[in-house]
Amino acid sequence: MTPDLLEEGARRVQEHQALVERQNNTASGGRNASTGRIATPGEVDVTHGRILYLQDVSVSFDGFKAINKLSLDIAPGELRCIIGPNGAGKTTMMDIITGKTRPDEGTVFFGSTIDLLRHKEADIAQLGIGRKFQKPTVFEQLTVFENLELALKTNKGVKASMFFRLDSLQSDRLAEILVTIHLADSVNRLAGNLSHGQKQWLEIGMLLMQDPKLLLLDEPVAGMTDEETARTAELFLTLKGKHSLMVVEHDMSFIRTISEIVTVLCDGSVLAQGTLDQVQADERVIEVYLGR
Ligand SMILES: Nc1ncnc2c1ncn2[C@@H]1O[C@H](COP(=O)(O)OP(=O)(O)OP(=O)(O)O)[C@@H](O)[C@H]1O
Repeated sequence: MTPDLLEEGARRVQEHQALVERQNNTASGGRNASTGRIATPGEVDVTHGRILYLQDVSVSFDGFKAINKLSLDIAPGELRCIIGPNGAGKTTMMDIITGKTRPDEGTVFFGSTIDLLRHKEADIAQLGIGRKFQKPTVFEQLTVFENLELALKTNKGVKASMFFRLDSLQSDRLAEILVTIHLADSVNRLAGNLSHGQKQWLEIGMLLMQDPKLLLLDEPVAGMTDEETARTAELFLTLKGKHSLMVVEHDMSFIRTISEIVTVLCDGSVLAQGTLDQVQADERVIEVYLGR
């Protein structure tokens, strides 16, 4: 696909996004639009109104309980922020959801039918859970376009990858994602020449190419400039509704911009949950942040 075509695609996508935004501003908000629908095979069943469900999950490392009877659930399309002091268990929780760490006990479901504890890490990514680690891991020698294209080739065999060509749906999708991640003007730039924030957006774009239902994002604005942080907030607000997001962050002003419900983890379980104002006024939360 040529840059001209991409620009044309990007323009169409901008018009489409404006339309979707207008539709989402209706009384129902469109946020839980998938709730109540019957899932078809291959789709995540969210008819019970939950895309992620953890109950009484525990894991110990050498006798130390990093996660302790953790129960938490997330609605489809929700943007959930997770905060907590160092060592609270935030990364370990994400490791459990993505199959990197197996809990000693508890239940972890994706939708109401997929038992994540029965799946391997690679299968879980295929099922539609994308994870972004703190450090950007883009291919610096490739262009923005090539990085996004490559995201579609992953898990294809060598021969299939060599002959891989984007079809028109995938091209439209790539153009749409370029606009979403604020990189429509940088299609042909080498990823290595992007700023730190742009690399983070590109990596999020690579995850989006696989159309994940749930995105887990670990400290996405660490090291970003204020402007990049503000644009990342915009990006997450755009993704909310179309995807479910779990964002672990220490930057409270960023959390204030994007959050609805905030979950506070401490000592491997949920200490408090509510709006940012509610949890910040909670004595137990003040104690774990200031009292240590
Ligand atoms: N593989 C492991 N072996 C031993 N201990 C571990 C292991 N992984 C995590 N821990 C311990 O479990 C606890 C929770 O760690 P975790 O990294 O999940 O916390 P966190 O909330 O992500 O912290 P931070 O905000 O600093 O990233 C910590 O005390 C950590 O040292």
